[in-house]
Formats: sequence, structure tokens, C-alpha cells
Amino acid sequence: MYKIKIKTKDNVSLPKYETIGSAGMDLRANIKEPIILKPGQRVLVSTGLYIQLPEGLEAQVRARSGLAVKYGIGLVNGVGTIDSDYRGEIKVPLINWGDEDFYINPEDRIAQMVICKYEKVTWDQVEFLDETERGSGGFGHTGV
Ligand SMILES: O=c1ccn([C@H]2C[C@H](O)[C@@H](COP(=O)(O)OP(=O)(O)OP(=O)(O)O)O2)c(=O)[nH]1
Repeated sequence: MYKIKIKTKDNVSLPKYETIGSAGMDLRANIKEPIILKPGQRVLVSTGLYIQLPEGLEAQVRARSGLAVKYGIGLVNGVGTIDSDYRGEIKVPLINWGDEDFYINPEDRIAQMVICKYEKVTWDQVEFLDETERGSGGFGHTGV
């Protein structure tokens, strides 16, 4: 298990269950006043969290399915990548795909973050790639 350094703004406390043996954690809005997100609007929300990942690990910021299904709230960038050399505050770019105003209140859980391993590779430029049965078929070429 990795031990990952995490720094918080003064007003942010980490619940214990989120810090021990965790695959990630919910991300909360570190805001003083509620934010109203109108349909179609987007906003970059602070979390008050800063992490130091060892090389080989990344953090992925993902939407919460409950907010997505109930209110149409998603991440503008699909999945956010927190690089291992990033030392800034983790922020969440939310978008309201729904058709009603959405209220973000201080400390609301707005997204979730998971820690993932990634591989380092070298790119080997070639003329041809190995053939496969699928070939270049994709994007639904096998039907519905
Ligand atoms: O949802 C996100 C996505 C990114 N970041 C931070 C951490 C990440 O390491 C940094 C840069 O993100 P990314 O590489 O996706 O941004 P970019 O648009 O490619 O900018 P850059 O040129 O800074 O890499 O921004 C967040 O806080 N939340």
C-alpha cells in the first residue's frame, strides 16, 4: 500500500475512513458561498486538497453517478488527470448538462478521485502494425 502525502487548506479535515486503505476519496467543494450552476454552465470548483503522488501513480477525478443521473452534473473534461508532479490545488471542472439550476453548497461531495498506476513506455515508430481479425473496424462495426 502506498502512503501518499496530502496537504489541506486550514478549513478542510479528512475523515479517517477516507485516509486508511483507501482506493481514493470523495472530493468536496471548498467554497465559502453556494454556487448556482445554471443549465449549460460550467465552473471550476476548489477542493482545498493538495497531493504528492510518487512517479508511476496518477489520480483520476471522476463524476459522481448520483449527481449525473439526478441532476445532469458531469465533468467538463470527462475524467480529470492529476499528474504526479502537480503540486497545485485539486480542482473539479463541473458542468450542468441538466435543465435546472444546480446548487453547490460548501462541503458538498462534487466528484470522486481514484489513484491509478500507469506504465511508462517508449514509442517505437514503424511502417506497419501487426494484423488482427478486427483490423481497423471500430465505432460499432459489429452492429448494435
Ligand atoms: O480535473 C482536473 C484536471 C487537472 N487538474 C490539475 C492537475 C493536473 O496535473 C493539472 C494539469 O492537468 P492537464 O494535464 O489535464 O491539463 P492541460 O490542459 O494539459 O494543462 P498543462 O499544460 O498544465 O498540463 O491540472 C485538476 O486539478 N483537476
